[in-house]
Amino acid sequence: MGTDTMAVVARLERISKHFENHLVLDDIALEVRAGEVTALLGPNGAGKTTCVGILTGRLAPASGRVELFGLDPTRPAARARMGVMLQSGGLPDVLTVFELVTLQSGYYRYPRAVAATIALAGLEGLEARPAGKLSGGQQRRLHYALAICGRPDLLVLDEPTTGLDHEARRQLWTTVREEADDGAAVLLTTHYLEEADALADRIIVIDEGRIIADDAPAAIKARVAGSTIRCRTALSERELATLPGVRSIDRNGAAATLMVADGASTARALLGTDPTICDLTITAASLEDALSHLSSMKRAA
Ligand SMILES: Nc1ncnc2c1ncn2[C@@H]1O[C@H](COP(=O)(O)OP(=O)(O)OP(=O)(O)O)[C@@H](O)[C@H]1O
Repeated sequence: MGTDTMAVVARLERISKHFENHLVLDDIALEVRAGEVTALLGPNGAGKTTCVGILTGRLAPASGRVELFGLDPTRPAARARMGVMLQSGGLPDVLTVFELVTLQSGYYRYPRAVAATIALAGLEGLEARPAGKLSGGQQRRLHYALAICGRPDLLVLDEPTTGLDHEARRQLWTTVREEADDGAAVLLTTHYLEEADALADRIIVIDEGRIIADDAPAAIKARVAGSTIRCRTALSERELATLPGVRSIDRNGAAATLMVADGASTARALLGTDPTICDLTITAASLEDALSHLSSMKRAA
């Protein structure tokens, strides 16, 4: 299905939000579409959880418009179609995994079978364990189970894989992908570039309350296709900036990281200009490099 024909299930338009005098979201617009995994990617404090809070009706924006299934997100008819996994959320310690999933499933019109939910969340064998006696990673999986048990049309996952080991993280990616392939809209927040790259159809990069990119993972990488040069050099930032093909410079003492168009030609110029240069490496730009480049372009603008 092409992007244009995919149904928009949630939308933020021109959203701003302050906490006290601090502007946390500045004119945010985004859409979440059925059948797609959308990753909201950004560093600590960027505004990801605040976005999710506004989209799910838990927080009110200072200005702008929010739509969830065409309705105000505080309307029960809209909320009933959504499953949410927050970063933290208390679980009653004494109820078991089976009891909690059964209870939560009862709130939905068309829930999955409890055993199916438990299997999808990787909680088989733990059905009789009280929530208070689960490990941190198992509690995250229980939160995931509670988010998906109602077969939601929109699944919102706030940093779902934090605290999960490698294997559990990969398992969760697989089931999240299946939810989207079955037609659900998925919005997840993450710090992990690897997660956004592996899982998302679309990555929205948020930094200091502003969206600095919104595109397919490959397109984000292509915008800054090129190489990263790392080295220790005596050249000043100004001297480095005059080398051919340099797009951005990150300097930390003698260590320098350069985003460049063509690694080999810049490296030749670098070697010719600074005979004391050492520890020089050239690598293809990673998504992480791409994002730090996008952030620095935004700050320079
Ligand atoms: N209730 C609140 N009162 C005051 N400031 C808040 C409140 N909630 C969040 N903030 C501030 O808003 C900013 C954005 O927070 P938010 O939780 O949305 O970031 P985030 O991108 O989800 O970060 P993280 O990756 O660390 O979870 C931060 O500076 C945070 O300190």
